Amino acid sequence: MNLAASPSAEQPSLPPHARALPTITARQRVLAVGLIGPGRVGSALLEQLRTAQPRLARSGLELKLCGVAASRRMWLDADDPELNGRHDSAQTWRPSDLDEFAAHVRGNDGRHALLIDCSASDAVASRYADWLAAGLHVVTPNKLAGSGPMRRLQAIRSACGVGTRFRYEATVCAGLPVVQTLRDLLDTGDDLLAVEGMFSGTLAWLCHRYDGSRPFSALVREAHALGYTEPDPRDDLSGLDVARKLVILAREAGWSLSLEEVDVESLVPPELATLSADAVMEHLEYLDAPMAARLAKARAQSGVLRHVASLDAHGHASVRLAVLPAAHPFAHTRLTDNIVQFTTHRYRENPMLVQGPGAGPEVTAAGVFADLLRIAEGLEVRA
Ligand SMILES: NC(=O)C1=CN([C@@H]2O[C@H](COP(=O)(O)OP(=O)(O)OC[C@H]3O[C@@H](n4cnc5c(N)ncnc54)[C@H](O)[C@@H]3O)[C@@H](O)[C@H]2O)C=CC1
Ligand SMILES: N[C@@H](CC=O)C(=O)O
Repeated sequence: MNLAASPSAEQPSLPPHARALPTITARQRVLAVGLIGPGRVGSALLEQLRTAQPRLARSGLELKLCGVAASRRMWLDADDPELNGRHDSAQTWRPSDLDEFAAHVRGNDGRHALLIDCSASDAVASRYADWLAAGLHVVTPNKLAGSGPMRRLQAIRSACGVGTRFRYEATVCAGLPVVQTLRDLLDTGDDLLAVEGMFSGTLAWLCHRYDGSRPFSALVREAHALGYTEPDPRDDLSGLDVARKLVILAREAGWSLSLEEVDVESLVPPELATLSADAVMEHLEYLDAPMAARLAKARAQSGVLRHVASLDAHGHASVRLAVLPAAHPFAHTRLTDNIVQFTTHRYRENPMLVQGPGAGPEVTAAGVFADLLRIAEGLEVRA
């Protein structure tokens, strides 16, 4: 199935001009793609791939979307093509089975194949090593492999030895070039000394918008609707999401940090912590009184609230809501802006900064897409 006519549960069908078939060149590289998790980021990515497909084909890369797997059902391009064609890509869904899905995307003709995991599922992350060993590249914004059990991450890294690649730029600050920047520093012989900054798009946006005129809970609901929060916003408010990003960066630098070692200040009140994921959005009001008190305290000090985190080579890692002076550089960030400040041997007097929007479906999907393109760049043409 050509991506220009690919299905998505959330996407309307495209106008005819957007579905024109690309010109296939003699030196075309073909990459079979399967997407897992067609949620906010996954749907934005499907749209970006679909839009880019004719342009990529002209430059020698044909992307073939072979399937989409959600938590309970999946679509494979082998399913009932006649029905799909007749209904303008209306898809036939079947119960989700990730083994069958991966085998289908991989095919048995020796083609290049890549799986994109846009879920937040630990069960999906647990499959990466097997998929990589079986010849599938893996790209993901899901932080659970990079920040989860070290043994699992090592298995993933080892499985890449067979020529497949695992890329995860969007796991840290969405579409900002953070992991690749750190990789480039290290690969060119620099030494990381410390990283600090603001790593949560959601908390950056909340701190920027929260002035007491609206309840904090209303802003959290808005951040969720805008696609900034994790599927469960407690992952943002508890500091866990930022702790995961610190662990990913630490491990990129070769430091053996685990989540349990990160000193995290949680903003989740006990009443909210014990609720089921489904009930959380209905009870966000528990946040309002404690956050109003935090804002009042910051104002009494003529400061601003900012969600900050840091990591150093001695294994000290922390995440907290701080009161910063209004003149502090982090106080001037806007909306979902993240800041990542790398202090390295070369950049020790004047640290390197990466700054910009750090959450949202569009920017995150673009980060995942860029990873896919990095992998595609290295593929040889196969007959
Ligand atoms: N939203 C953002 O700004 C950013 C998100 N991310 C990461 O991107 C991932 C996706 O985030 P969102 O799209 O916002 O979440 P979402 O909740 O909108 O989408 C997740 C999708 O995964 C599906 N899913 C869950 N378990 C599955 C399973 N076992 N098999 C197949 N599909 C499954 C869900 O049904 C849903 O469609 C998460 O890992 C998140 O941490 C990373 C950077 C930024
Ligand atoms: N929920 C996260 C999304 C990106 O990782 C955030 O707000 O930073």
